Amino acid sequence: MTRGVVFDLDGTLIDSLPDIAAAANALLADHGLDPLPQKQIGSFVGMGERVFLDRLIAATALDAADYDALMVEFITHYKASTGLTTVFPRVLEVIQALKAEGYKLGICTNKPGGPLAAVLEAIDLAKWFDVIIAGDTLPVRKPDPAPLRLAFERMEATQGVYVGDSDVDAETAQRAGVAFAFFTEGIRTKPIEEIPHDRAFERFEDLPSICREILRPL
Ligand SMILES: O=C(O)COP(=O)(O)O
Ligand SMILES: [Mg+2]
Repeated sequence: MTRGVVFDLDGTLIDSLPDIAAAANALLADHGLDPLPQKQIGSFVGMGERVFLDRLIAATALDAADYDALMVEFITHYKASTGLTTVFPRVLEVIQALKAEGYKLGICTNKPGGPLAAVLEAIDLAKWFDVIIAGDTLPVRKPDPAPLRLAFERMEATQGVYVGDSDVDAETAQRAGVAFAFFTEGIRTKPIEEIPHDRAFERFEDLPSICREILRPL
């Protein structure tokens, strides 16, 4: 029996919204536009870079006709914006505790591969994980369950939990048939009670016991 815990990244393991906001505001500045507040930019996060850019364009005077060039510019800023990102408190201890308990560990994020590699390198996080699935690893992304299923398959897990911070993560877990542990302190735009979950937590030190309780056969 192999037990696996897969984590979302942005707003779950890492507090990356300051860097995502910095990248978006650098793009706006390039086009002579005023910055947006970080909270508003947080409401664009969760479904990958295309939805993010669509929402940014809709909220500003960026010109949708330049979509492809804007995406290239945004990704360039996004890859360079890693200095403000921190790992949430106690994440590293908990990851090591779960590993010591014999869990396989994975990441399943909608962040695209380029910015993902850049931030993982900056905070030296990749070394703890058996599998890392980016937003562009497959042609489909969360809330499609395929990326999450792939993470558990690659770990050869027979029991699993997904840990995330958003309604997109909750839907992904539900569609993959995996238990969902909901970190409530991330980039959340909906009330906790509107996001279906098996267990919610606000402190990472509570996660190991939650995982033991809610593991679901895959
Ligand atoms: O890049 C996004 O839109 C969100 O990333 P996440 O899936 O790690 O929260
Ligand atoms: Mg997230």
